[in-house]
Amino acid sequence: MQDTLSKIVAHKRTEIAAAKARTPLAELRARLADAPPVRDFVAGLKTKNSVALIAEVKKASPSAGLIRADFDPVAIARTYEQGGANCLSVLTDEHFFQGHLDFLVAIRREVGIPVLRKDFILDAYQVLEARASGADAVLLIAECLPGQELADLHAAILDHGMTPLVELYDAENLDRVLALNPKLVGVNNRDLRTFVTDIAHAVRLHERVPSTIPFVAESGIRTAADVARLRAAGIDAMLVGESLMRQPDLAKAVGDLLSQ
Ligand SMILES: O=C(O)c1ccccc1NCC(=O)[C@H](O)[C@H](O)COP(=O)(O)O
Repeated sequence: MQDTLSKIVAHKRTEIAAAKARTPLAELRARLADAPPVRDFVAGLKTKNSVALIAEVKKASPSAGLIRADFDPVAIARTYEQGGANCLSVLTDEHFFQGHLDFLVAIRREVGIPVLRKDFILDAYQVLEARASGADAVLLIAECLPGQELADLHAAILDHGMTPLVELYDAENLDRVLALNPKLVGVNNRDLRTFVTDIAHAVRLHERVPSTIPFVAESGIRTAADVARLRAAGIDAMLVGESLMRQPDLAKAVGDLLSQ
């Protein structure tokens, strides 16, 4: 049976072809002039919180289904910022996460902190889309980008002045991620093929990443005790979506996580 990540990637390729037909490259390039200037995502992580927080705007997911029915992306983003989040992650995938590029555009306009485009990036066209929509950083998932594809997209993101957050799950991808001389590395605690999350996964791989590279633990982070565990391991930042989005009082939920 085809795993979920492969299904997402296959579907994404059809979406990219449709987007290219709808908005030709030249038109997209012209929109770059109207994009807001890039904010420094890595600098955004270097502030007050012991483990910096990248708070994710996430309506639904393949593993959880609908997470938050009462979903106003801009209001959520503002609350995250007011609560003390360092940076934001905005899911722009429509089919599997009920996200939208328009959410990124609107959120970036309304907040003062850097914003990551969280999607399945397979093509330089999407990097351009991200910048034209105001993104300051773009996620790259090593498991989706074999061979030279990872390095090419990494270079494209840097060329547009944005920060690539290079994510991996499989330990065997670590060497090729480190070979990029990355500005920011993330380890996903969720096996994107089975959906099982385990915080120990990021803690283990963090030991193999040079301390000069800011490190993000992603997924499955729910409690202050989880944050304490990341802090004890010396992990710089965490990316948290579902556990925040499930809370009725988002501001309190952010405060509780950051109280560690
Ligand atoms: O979240 C999923 O179900 C998922 C399934 C398949 C591919 C990716 C998926 N999630 C993307 C993420 O990495 C998370 O949105 C992010 O790290 C936040 O995780 P969480 O705090 O567990 O929502």
